[in-house]
Amino acid sequence: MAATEDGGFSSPSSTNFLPGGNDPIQEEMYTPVRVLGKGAFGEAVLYRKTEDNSLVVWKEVNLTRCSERVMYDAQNEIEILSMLNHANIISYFNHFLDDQSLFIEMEYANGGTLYEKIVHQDGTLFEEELVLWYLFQTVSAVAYIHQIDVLHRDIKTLNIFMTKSGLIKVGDFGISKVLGDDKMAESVVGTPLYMSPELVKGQQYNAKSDVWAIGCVLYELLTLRRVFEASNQLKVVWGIVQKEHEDIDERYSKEMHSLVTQLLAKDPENRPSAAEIMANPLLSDKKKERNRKVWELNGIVRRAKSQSSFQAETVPVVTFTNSEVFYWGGGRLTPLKLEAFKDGNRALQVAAGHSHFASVTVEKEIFTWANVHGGQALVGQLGHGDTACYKAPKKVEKLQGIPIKAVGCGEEFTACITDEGQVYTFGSDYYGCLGRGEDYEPEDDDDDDEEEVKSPILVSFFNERPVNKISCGDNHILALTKDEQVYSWGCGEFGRLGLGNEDDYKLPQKVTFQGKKEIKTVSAGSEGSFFLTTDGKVYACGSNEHNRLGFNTVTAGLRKRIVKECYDIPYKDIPTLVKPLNRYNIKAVSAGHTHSATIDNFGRLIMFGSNQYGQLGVGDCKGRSGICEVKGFLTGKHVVTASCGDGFTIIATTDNQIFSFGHVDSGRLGHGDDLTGSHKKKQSVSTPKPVFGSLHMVSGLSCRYWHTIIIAEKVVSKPKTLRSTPRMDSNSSKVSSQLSHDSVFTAAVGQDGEKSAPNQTPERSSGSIESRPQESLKQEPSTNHTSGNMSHDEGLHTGDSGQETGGTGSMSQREETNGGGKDDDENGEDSAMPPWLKNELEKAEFIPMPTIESMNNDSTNSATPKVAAPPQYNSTAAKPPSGKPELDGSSCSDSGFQRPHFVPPLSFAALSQTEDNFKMGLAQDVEVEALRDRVTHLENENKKLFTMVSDQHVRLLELEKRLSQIEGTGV
Ligand SMILES: Nc1ncnc2c1ncn2[C@@H]1O[C@H](COP(=O)(O)OP(=O)(O)OP(=O)(O)O)[C@@H](O)[C@H]1O
Repeated sequence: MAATEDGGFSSPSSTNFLPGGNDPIQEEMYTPVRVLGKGAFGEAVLYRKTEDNSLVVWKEVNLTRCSERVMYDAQNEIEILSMLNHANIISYFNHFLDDQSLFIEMEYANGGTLYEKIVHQDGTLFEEELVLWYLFQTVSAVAYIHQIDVLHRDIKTLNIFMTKSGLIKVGDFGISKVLGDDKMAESVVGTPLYMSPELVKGQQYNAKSDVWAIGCVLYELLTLRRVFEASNQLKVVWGIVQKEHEDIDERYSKEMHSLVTQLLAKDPENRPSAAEIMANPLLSDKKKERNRKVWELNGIVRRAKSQSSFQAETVPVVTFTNSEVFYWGGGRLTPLKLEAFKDGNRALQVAAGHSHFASVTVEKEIFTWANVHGGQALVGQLGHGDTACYKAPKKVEKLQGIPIKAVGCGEEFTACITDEGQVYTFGSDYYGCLGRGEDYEPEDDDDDDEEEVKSPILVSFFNERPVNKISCGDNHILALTKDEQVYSWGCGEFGRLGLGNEDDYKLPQKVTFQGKKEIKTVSAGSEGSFFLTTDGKVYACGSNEHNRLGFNTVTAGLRKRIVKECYDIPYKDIPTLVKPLNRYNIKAVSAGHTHSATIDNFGRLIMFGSNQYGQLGVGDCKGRSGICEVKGFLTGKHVVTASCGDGFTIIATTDNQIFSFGHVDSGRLGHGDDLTGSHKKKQSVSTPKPVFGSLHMVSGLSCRYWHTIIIAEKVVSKPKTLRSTPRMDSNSSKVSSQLSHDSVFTAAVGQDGEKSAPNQTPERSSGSIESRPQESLKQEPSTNHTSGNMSHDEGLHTGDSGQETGGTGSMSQREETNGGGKDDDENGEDSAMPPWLKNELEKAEFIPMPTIESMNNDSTNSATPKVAAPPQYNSTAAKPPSGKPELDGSSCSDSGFQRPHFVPPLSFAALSQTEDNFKMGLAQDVEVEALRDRVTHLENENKKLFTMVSDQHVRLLELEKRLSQIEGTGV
């Protein structure tokens, strides 16, 4: 990781180049999500890659006490997996070595196993078509491996994984074996229930044994029970060798009956090969169609795999974070923690509507709930099939099984996109925001009336145009498709749809731009829309009242009187360049009710629009005619995300602070201030003020109306850098010899007895990007670093924190964790947690933060916030903008697929200084105020002088004119 000014891991992934033209080194940031289960090797743990929020599985093989057999299986699994490339086989991504463990990174199948699917049927038989769909994919995978002389040898419904979209993924190649010359493998392996007759008899077997297992799987799919299930193993074995299987249900076709009989033939010679099964009309008739479906559904994985097959040595950095969701506003004066979002329900993205919230979890499920006031009625925006007011997050069951990527909330509707780019909407269709068109016929008449749709419906318009990003305004929606086209629909008042008129549209309409524009992000606000291009330019349309779109230009007149002139632009109905922002390279934009926020590539916050409540954060509530950069408190800080609500703004910085400013009313700012008393306190906060008393990395933020919802992550321990990655042999595409038995041990122990392996890897000197030696990768990032003259492009590659390398700081993370690791493993108290993770968590420095109890009473009392002292303000002051790396992936508001920026927490010592720093911050604030007054005074003086000079100039000109007249007449 290279050092960044903000002291944080500003870019989760980076690529650096070794001197001498060697292969690049790529850093990947990971966060553990949950333990999936324990197998023969060790535990399988689900991780989130912070770069793209994708989920991967790491199968851990503990090398310290593993048997030869386990070592062999692990190595075998890697070798087999790394040579396979098939849509219906779990993809291998990478593998890493730690001192104690080998980690195999592979594709995560998010839909459970085929076994679970069968159990879930609860006795209801599958339709034949669905059975064939599963069979087609399974046989296709097996035919592929047989073609390259690989046997699976452990095919069972528990090893056939599924994605939520119904794709089959054959996994667990632990006991697969590449066949030798004789194409026969001898060892008896596998689960008895799926063992072929020749296997249980101890005879040699070949690929036909896998076919038998497929027969068992097919039988299970058709009957929902195992073929020769019995009360003891002996009976199972007897059944396999002697018994004929019981007949399947009559509802299935005779071809299906026949296929089952063929696959379960006792004599392997009589069984068809996998290729022959594929040729059976049951499977071959719809082959093209089914292959196409597999190809489409596998699109996401294909991309993930192709990205990771980049020939780079990957250094994985695991950060242990604790993710929590808080919301406030709408009468709740301080942040309330939502307990629902833990483990597999960990929130990935959040969105706020006028009276409801939505969240997408790491498992790609969507939860919605309401926060209504004064008998306000719901209209189906929660998608639960009714208009009940669910106050706690509830999963949208109708979308169960559909992988949701992101969600947005409008005033009274919700829209979400799936991994495949489909769009679902629900709630009020008053303005046509559900995108279903005029001719839409509801499937269930009872469920939805004309304008209220209570369960998600598919916006079929996008079936052929997969959507990448979506943003909901109060009453309109913007969508950016994967092929970079922009569509808008819903309320068209003030031209907010960018279609050149003010009409409402019930179907998505294509938004056109003059000239070629590469749109990166769309952001819909109350009455306007923003479109952000890849080169940092901002286009907008809709109402510009209060200058909320930033169109107004202010010029210092060159004419007679040198005064400022403001050109007020009321609205635009086609996307129009926001010229005043031209001098910035804008990376994120958020449209609020009466104002807007943008963030540039240096993390500067640039605001415009109404400043009635100080929501521009510039230190007063005076109106501003143009755009303004928020300095003062934010000077030197790097803003990563911002969101604008009704009269207020929430921002987060790379040093893990969350600030709010603007209208105090109803808890909008989350400070605990109360405006409901008879003697109202100050109504506004015009400079950024911290919301939390502890430090949080904000990976999700959304404000609408008077609500705010955030995902706050705390880094609970030092990042753990795994020492090395065995390299892939680029010619053979097999793992290098490091993975022979001996070499695994050598790599893990012998070569590196002193456990300081990073010292031994080549030093990276990648020009101005990276100037510190490799060993610091293992240290705890703690202080700020500035890097030299980092260019714009270089900035994209950085991702490092500064390092403290002195004293104990030079001790590796692994050395520290090794200390107590063994005991953890043995006591078995929490077998679901790998020892190193448990150890990390035990040693973790938790940063105190307000608990739910301390917040619960706040909405009724005029309570002061029960939060700790605000965090430090000045210790992490960054370099001036010119040297900063580009801020990438930041996003304002609910369009946000923000890329998290991990910054390690400050130590307790640092926290204890925060009060002093806070006071210092306040003193500086006073100074800043005084300086500001002085500047204003000087500006006024200057203006007067200018006026005098210009008057004199005019008089001089007049005198000259008169003189020349006099000279001309000779008087
Ligand atoms: N790629 C994957 N995607 C989703 N879940 C997985 C994946 N790999 C493993 N799992 C789940 O993780 C758990 C442990 O898996 P693992 O393969 O380590 O053991 P197992 O298959 O249960 O046992 P064994 O490997 O000894 O046969 C299982 O519940 C399995 O369903």
